[in-house]
Amino acid sequence: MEFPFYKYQGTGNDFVIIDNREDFFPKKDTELVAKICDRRFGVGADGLLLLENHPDADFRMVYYNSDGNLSSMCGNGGRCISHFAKFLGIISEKTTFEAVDGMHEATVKNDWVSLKMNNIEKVKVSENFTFLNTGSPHHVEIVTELQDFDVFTNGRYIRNKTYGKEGSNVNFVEQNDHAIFSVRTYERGVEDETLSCGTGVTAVAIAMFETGKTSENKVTLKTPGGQLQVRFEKEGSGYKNVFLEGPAIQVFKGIWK
Ligand SMILES: N[C@H](CCC[C@H](N)C(=O)O)C(=O)O
Repeated sequence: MEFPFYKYQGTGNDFVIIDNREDFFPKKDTELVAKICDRRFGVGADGLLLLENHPDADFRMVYYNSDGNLSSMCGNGGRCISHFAKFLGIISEKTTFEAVDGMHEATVKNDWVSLKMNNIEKVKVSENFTFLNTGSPHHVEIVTELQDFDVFTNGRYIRNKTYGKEGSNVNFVEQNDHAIFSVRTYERGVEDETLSCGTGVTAVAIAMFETGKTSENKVTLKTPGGQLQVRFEKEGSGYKNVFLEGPAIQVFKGIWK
């Protein structure tokens, strides 16, 4: 089955995006998704996104991790698919689309996308880590010497030992300044470190505010793949008006044979 695809990256978190408005893609074919995402035998990506028609919203976003399984929300993917929707001419600058965790608004200005994340209800603060769900589950832990930290071994251990079968994404953080943090993420469903994780840096920003590491509600997150910004408003015990902002780049168009 031959079809066109687009390769995107959002601060190094990379995706294959397919215009599936004709609903041709075999959505239950886990093996095909994993093969497309394979970095040797396929295009190579952290995940695959389908842009589909939606009766009310501008489009529907379907997201698969690179293991081929349907996933929870992908923040960087949400930013890239919004850019793709504008490229296709479905939207101009603003959009409302539906993803697995509900409706999202986004604003696309050239290669810069601001994505509204869902409200965050529960932030669980433990002695040496914080756990919260920003559309995907995230463990947030402060470490020293982040640059030399073994993210893969420690991330994989925490993902399995602490969070069982369901697992969690695991973010390791170092504070650089009052409202600037460096982040490295072990991503569930990729089962490796990714160059950035959108729902992950969103979780880090909220966790750093919740635990008093910053009093700013606009936070810069430096990841190996580039810089992202997260802003938010505290509301009772949770957070609202949470925005994930940063670059979304279309790298190339290809044909899958
Ligand atoms: N792998 C994540 C979903 C994608 C998260 C990440 N790519 C993002 O930008 O939020 C999970 O299974 O929870």
